[in-house]
Formats: sequence, structure tokens, C-alpha cells
Amino acid sequence: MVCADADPHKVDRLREARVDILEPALPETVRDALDAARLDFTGDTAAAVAEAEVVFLCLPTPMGAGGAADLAAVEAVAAQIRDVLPPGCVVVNKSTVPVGTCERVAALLGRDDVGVVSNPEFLREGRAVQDFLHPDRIVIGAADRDAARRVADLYAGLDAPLVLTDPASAELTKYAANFFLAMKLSFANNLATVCDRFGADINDVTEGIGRDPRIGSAFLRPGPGWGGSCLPKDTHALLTVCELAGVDFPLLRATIETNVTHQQQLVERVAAACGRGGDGSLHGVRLALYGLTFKAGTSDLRDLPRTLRRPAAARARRRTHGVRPCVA
Ligand SMILES: NC(=O)C1=CN([C@@H]2O[C@H](COP(=O)(O)OP(=O)(O)OC[C@H]3O[C@@H](n4cnc5c(N)ncnc54)[C@H](O)[C@@H]3O)[C@@H](O)[C@H]2O)C=CC1
Ligand SMILES: O=C(O)[C@H]1O[C@H](OP(=O)(O)OP(=O)(O)OC[C@H]2O[C@@H](n3ccc(=O)[nH]c3=O)[C@H](O)[C@@H]2O)[C@H](O)[C@@H](O)[C@@H]1O
Repeated sequence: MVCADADPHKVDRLREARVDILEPALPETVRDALDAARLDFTGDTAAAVAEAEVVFLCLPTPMGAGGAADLAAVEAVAAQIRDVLPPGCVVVNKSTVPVGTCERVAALLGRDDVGVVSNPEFLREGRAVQDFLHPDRIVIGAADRDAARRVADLYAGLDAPLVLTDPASAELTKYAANFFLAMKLSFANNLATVCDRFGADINDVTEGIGRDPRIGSAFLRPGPGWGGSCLPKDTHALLTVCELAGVDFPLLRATIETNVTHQQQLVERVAAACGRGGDGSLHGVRLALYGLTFKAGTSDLRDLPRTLRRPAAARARRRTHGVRPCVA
């Protein structure tokens, strides 16, 4: 397997088995594969795909203008590889993308002899290796069943149900999954506010409802609001495509708005705890933050608010000090 990346520093580090993200078992996995000459890293995308049977696109699809998914990296790489892909190879889109992207990539490639398949990824950060090797399901969407089968065969060693479908359904499955998770969290966070108001214990309430298998106990732990590099961008991207298509999805809008309100309420509670009432201003308050990442067990700071990214001196002037990026 050859991995191509546009970041030369990342390529150099990975060639030496230096993994700069916090992912249990990943450094050993990379080291073992490098030692066995089963893995290589390069900055040369064209060379990486020149003899490939299957090409996975695992490119960033960040939130772009107006909340839509920015597909610039996917489109750039499709243009880069279209003339060098060997005949008969399959291009697999692993990035989280709006419905229609599979078709768009096929059009950009302009190659009748190359299959294009959607195969969304459902792993969680901090559990990437574990989730990848023990997936709940494998979703593969393709117009060409032969191409789909070839991608399915790559996962033959994994014990997971296979959902074989069309590209649009596969692409939408990924957004629907992240939306549902975000909806569950907005529900739990809202419910925590209701429990506070009525003197009820949110942990007991979520245990009480989570024991019903139709509801399930996962993803009901209330927190300061859901974040990360994916749930926010993916809920906004889904909302944007729905709006563009003229489909109203009030539940989706409410899920996002509930999260924003919940985060504002948290700031107001901190302000109140610091003896600042009224407008919830924290001006002049000295704060210590324990854990800057969007959840425990990851070193990913991509979702960190801009104010906390300032250089240390500027942060000190604002009397906000970052402590450690991640907590266990
Ligand atoms: N991070 C996660 O846990 C999950 C991410 N996803 C999806 O996977 C996709 C990738 O996400 P991440 O891995 O988090 O992004 P990332 O930003 O960490 O990694 C993407 C890599 O692509 C490289 N890159 C960017 N433009 C390039 C180009 N033109 N040519 C070659 N390499 C290029 C970057 O240097 C970077 O190393 C996104 O669509 C995301 O929604 C899906 C499930 C889980
Ligand atoms: O598409 C993606 O990138 C991924 O997004 C999420 O994974 P991840 O972003 O790693 O984070 P989660 O573990 O889902 O947590 C998301 C947010 O919800 C919060 N959370 C999670 C669970 C919970 O009970 N309570 C809670 O507040 C976390 O603190 C965090 O802020 C999904 O869980 C993955 O299935 C998906 O593949």
C-alpha cells in the first residue's frame, strides 16, 4: 500500500514511523507494515496510483462557504490522477461528501475503464484502529456491482455486516449517521438542562431511558456541547444540501441550534460561578482549562475556537491559559 499526501513533513515523519496523532495501536501498526515493506508514503500522488488496483480518496472535506462541504481537495486529486490511473482500477471515496460526489468524481475522471465507489468511514478519533478493524457495518455504494464487490473483498477478513447499495444511499448514510449522533447529544444536553431545573439527576434519567434497547445508552452522556472536526461540519453540510434542494429538515436545524445555545448557557454558568451575572461576560476573569480537545483521548485541536489558538503572550493578556491539549 502506498499512501500519498500533499504535506511533505507528514510524509517524511510517517516514513520513519513517526505518528503525530494520538491513536492507540497506530504507531505499532505503521511500524510493523513499514518493516514488512507492505507500506510506503510519498508526496507524489501520480506515482502512488500508477500501478494501483484500488485507490482510496481520504481527503479533507471541511466546512466551506455557507456551511457546505468544501470538495476542493477531492476535485483536485481527481484531476491529478485521471490520466495516470491504470485501466480497470477502482477509485473509492472514503471522505464524507454530499450526495452526487461519486458521480462528480466519475465525471472529473472521465474514464469509462475506471469504477468509482462510495465507501464512507465511521471510525471515531482516538479509536481509529479498533473501529476500523471491528466496524459495526461496511457500507459500499456503487452503480457498478463488480467494482462494489472488489471493494467488499478488501474487507473479507473483517466480521461485519455489509450494506451494498447505490452511491447516493451510501453518501447519505454517512451524513445521516453523524446527524443522528448529534441529535442524540443535543437531546441529552437539553434534557440535562431540564433535569437541573426540576432537581432530577440526568445520569439516572439517561440510564433509565438508555436501558430500553430501542433507545440505547450510547451517546447520551451530557457535556459542554458536541464538537470535533466532523459532527459540526457534517450536520451543517447536510442542512445546506437540504436547503439547496428545497427540503425542510427542522429537526436538523434544531439539533445544530440546540448545541449553540447549550454552549452559550455553559459560558453563562461559568460566569455565574465566577460571580458574574447578567450578560455572562467573562471579561477580566482568569480561567484554567483542563483539556483543549473536543473530547478525551484525542490530540485533535482542529475544532479549537480561534480565541484559544492565539500565541501564548496574547492568550496571557486575555488571561486565558491553555493547559494540556488532551485528557485521558
Ligand atoms: N477524522 C475522522 O475521525 C474521520 C474523518 N472522516 C472523513 O474523512 C475525510 C478526511 O478526514 P481527516 O482524515 O480527519 O482529514 P485530515 O485533514 O486529518 O487528513 C487529510 C489529509 O489529506 C491531505 N491532503 C489535503 N489535500 C491534499 C491533496 N490535494 N493531495 C494529497 N493530499 C492532500 C492532508 O495533508 C491531510 O494529511 C473527511 O471527509 C472526514 O469527514 C470520516 C470518518 C472519521
Ligand atoms: O465522521 C466522523 O469523523 C466521525 O465523527 C464522530 O466521531 P468523533 O468526531 O471522533 O467524535 P465522537 O466520539 O463521536 O464525539 C463527538 C462529540 O460528542 C461528544 N459526546 C460524545 C458522546 C457522549 O455521550 N457525549 C458527548 O458529549 C464528544 O465529547 C465530542 O465533542 C462519530 O462518532 C464517528 O462515527 C464518525 O466516523
